[in-house]
Amino acid sequence: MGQIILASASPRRKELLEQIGISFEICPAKGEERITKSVPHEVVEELASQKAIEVASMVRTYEETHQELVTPSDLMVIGADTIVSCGGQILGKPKDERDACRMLKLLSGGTHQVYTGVSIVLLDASGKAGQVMFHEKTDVTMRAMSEEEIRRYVATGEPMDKAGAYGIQGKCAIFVDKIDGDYNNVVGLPVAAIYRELKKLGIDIYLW
Ligand SMILES: Cc1cn([C@H]2C[C@H](O)[C@@H](COP(=O)(O)OP(=O)(O)OP(=O)(O)O)O2)c(=O)[nH]c1=O
Repeated sequence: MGQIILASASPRRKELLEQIGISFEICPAKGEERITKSVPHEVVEELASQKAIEVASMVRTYEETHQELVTPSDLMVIGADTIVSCGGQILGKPKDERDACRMLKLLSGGTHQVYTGVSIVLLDASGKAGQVMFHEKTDVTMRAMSEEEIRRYVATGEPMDKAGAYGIQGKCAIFVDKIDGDYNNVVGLPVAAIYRELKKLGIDIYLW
């Protein structure tokens, strides 16, 4: 495989890709995300796809306009998006602390679904393009949280950059009763599913 690019500013996604030992660069997508879908798994695939396509075309444009510096290479761009779905509501990142409290109240004492969509754009040096999209779903059951617990948790700041206003990998772990599915999917990148899908395409991205 040529160059692998993670189209993400998420430190969690970077850590998970590093954890599995592949070599990659980071180039976050900057564009405004546009949601046209309403079903959770379609929303995450759509947003992941927008991120991967934006970065893939940015890199190609750069290569084309700097031909004296870089030769076009085989390229794989990975984009991802995570949302929480609870009782028919889709929860992204909270707008503010009040919104975070609202989300956590909704999640308290019940089971919700975490969806991460992944889009992988493949471009070869001759300009041929392809794309795969898939998603992974994990059920997460939260213990009942009191208003005081929610208030104190939100005050830590941890929820503010996370879908559903919590980080399973952080302090919120004390409120998680059980999960059914891939833990890494909740953290933001289902690396096992990525491996599975690339294997289907006959692509080996591992260095070890
Ligand atoms: C539910 C949950 C989400 N999250 C995070 C994963 C994602 O980073 C974030 C959801 O926001 P996203 O919009 O999916 O991603 P992002 O803005 O952080 O990064 P980028 O678009 O550049 O790739 O929530 C956790 O870290 N822990 C959790 O338990």
